[in-house]
Amino acid sequence: MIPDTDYSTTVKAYKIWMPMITYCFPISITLHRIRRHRSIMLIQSLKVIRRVLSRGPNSIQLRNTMSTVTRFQPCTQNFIFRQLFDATSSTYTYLLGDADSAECILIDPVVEHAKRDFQLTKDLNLKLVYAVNTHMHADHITGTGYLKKLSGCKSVISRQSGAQADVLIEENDFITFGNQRLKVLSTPGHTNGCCSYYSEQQGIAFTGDALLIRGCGRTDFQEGNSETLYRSVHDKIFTLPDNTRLYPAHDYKGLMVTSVDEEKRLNPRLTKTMEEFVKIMDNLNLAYPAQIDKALPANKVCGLYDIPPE
Ligand SMILES: N[C@@H](CCC(=O)N[C@@H](CSS)C(=O)NCC(=O)O)C(=O)O
Repeated sequence: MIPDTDYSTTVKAYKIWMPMITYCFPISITLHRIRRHRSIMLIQSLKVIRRVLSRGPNSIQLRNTMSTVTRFQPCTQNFIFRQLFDATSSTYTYLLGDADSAECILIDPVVEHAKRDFQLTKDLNLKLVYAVNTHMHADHITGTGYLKKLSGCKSVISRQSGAQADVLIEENDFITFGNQRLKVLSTPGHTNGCCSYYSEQQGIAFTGDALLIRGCGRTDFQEGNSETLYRSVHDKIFTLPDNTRLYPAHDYKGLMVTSVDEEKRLNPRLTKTMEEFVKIMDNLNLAYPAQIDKALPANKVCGLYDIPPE
């Protein structure tokens, strides 16, 4: 005989427990997960704070500036490079060589240091093939003529400079020595014939007086034109890769090298609009270079002028 079971208590229990199981249990699991997630987040935040504090007071600033640090493109092993200086006119001369062929060139040599520079080429077992000018300088006599006599090298300057030389170069020409080559970029404005020289292979450019470190060449004589200079720098130099090393013809504060990125961000003249730049250049009020009267006639013949007798 089947016992007469009372199901009413079972139904009651079912009515009470089912909603608890269906709704409350998942809610409690979710709450538990949220609490766990919160504690993980808290632990991670504490770890970050501890890391920042352990680096000292400048750590947050250091982290923020990391993205703007320029990494220069490294030079190849067969590239020889020396930066030389004339303290009288604050002029930089550059020796660039090719280790494979032993050929080298000098950029913007100064007559008083022609012997020093020639001796350096010999010390490094290099053969000087070209003495190159970025433009017709007004503040010193080029060493080009003297070096030509000492070494038999060829003198080089742009055709637009109006100076005489063995090789007259123009925009997009290449100056080649061994396995190295420099592309000629016409960058007028300081003078009509100003050129910059760019080695894509080495990530390096020589800007003459077009672009100086945090400055630029003056535009108040020798066919100077501020608008032309502004366009030259923006169109020809600031369009090179940001990590290109830039070497100027002068520095008056002891700085030696800069980069496209640095000058695009920090040059106090060339970060301005063209109108502002023109105003700045109109108000430089610089004294005329001390040697201008003897430098210009001498440089018109690339320094083949008054050369000391051997
Ligand atoms: N005091 C120097 C000449 C300084 C000078 O005028 N430098 C020129 C480049 S050489 S022509 C220049 O462009 N300077 C720009 C600047 O902002 O300083 C001397 O007597 O030689």
